[in-house]
Amino acid sequence: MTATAAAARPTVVLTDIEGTTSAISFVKDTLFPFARAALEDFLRRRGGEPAVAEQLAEVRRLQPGREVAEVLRGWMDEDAKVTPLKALQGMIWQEGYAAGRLQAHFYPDVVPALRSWSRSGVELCVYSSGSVEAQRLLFGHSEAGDLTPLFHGFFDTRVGAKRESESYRRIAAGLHRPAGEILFLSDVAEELDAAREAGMQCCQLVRAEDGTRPSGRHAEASSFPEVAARFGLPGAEMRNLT
Ligand SMILES: CSCCC(=O)C(=O)COP(=O)(O)O
Ligand SMILES: [Mg+2]
Repeated sequence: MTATAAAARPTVVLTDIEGTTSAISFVKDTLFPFARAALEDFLRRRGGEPAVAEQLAEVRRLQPGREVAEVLRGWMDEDAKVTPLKALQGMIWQEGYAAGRLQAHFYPDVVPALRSWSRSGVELCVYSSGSVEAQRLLFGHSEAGDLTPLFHGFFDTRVGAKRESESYRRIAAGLHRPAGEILFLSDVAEELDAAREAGMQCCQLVRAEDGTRPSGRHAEASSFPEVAARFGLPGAEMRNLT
């Protein structure tokens, strides 16, 4: 029997948001309803701005002959990860953060671990269905302040869908790193399957608060310090503090 070589310590951590850094309930019960409630007023006020009009044109291209707001509401109902919807939601959230009506949620173990990984030279990146602009807003509005300087890269559905391995190959190529040096963190097994197919190391976040079911197909952790312990990253000692 040949021994399997142990995976090298990751040089990049690529993290999902919903169910991984932040509660699913924050996204589903705060962010999504905020965007839904503000949609029509937002379209009336800002629909003529070039950046908004560009996304509305993309909605019409994908769903010709239908009323734009109706299409967007339908996608919201399905939680469809469609790029123009995600871009428009991000623009609506921007107003909410700017008005102090939104503040991002992070699990308490996340920020100390991100700081510790960043300090030790690990490159931090995000891959979420939320637009890059929405990701920057979220990490820019934590209770601990602006976390965006900790991050090296942000990726959204413009690199492809999260359940397709090609998306992870594009991310690795964009970072100029072998996929095997990248650790992808997500609560969704199908996303982890795709990342593993592309050669990334993977860990499923199984957060009790989110009711995540362990898939049994990937390494598992219930917090970021537990991820640290499994993958040789700093911050494992914080397991006892959170
Ligand atoms: C930038 S936070 C909003 C996340 C979002 O819009 C979403 O659809 C959740 O996507 P994820 O890929 O983080 O599960
Ligand atoms: Mg997720």
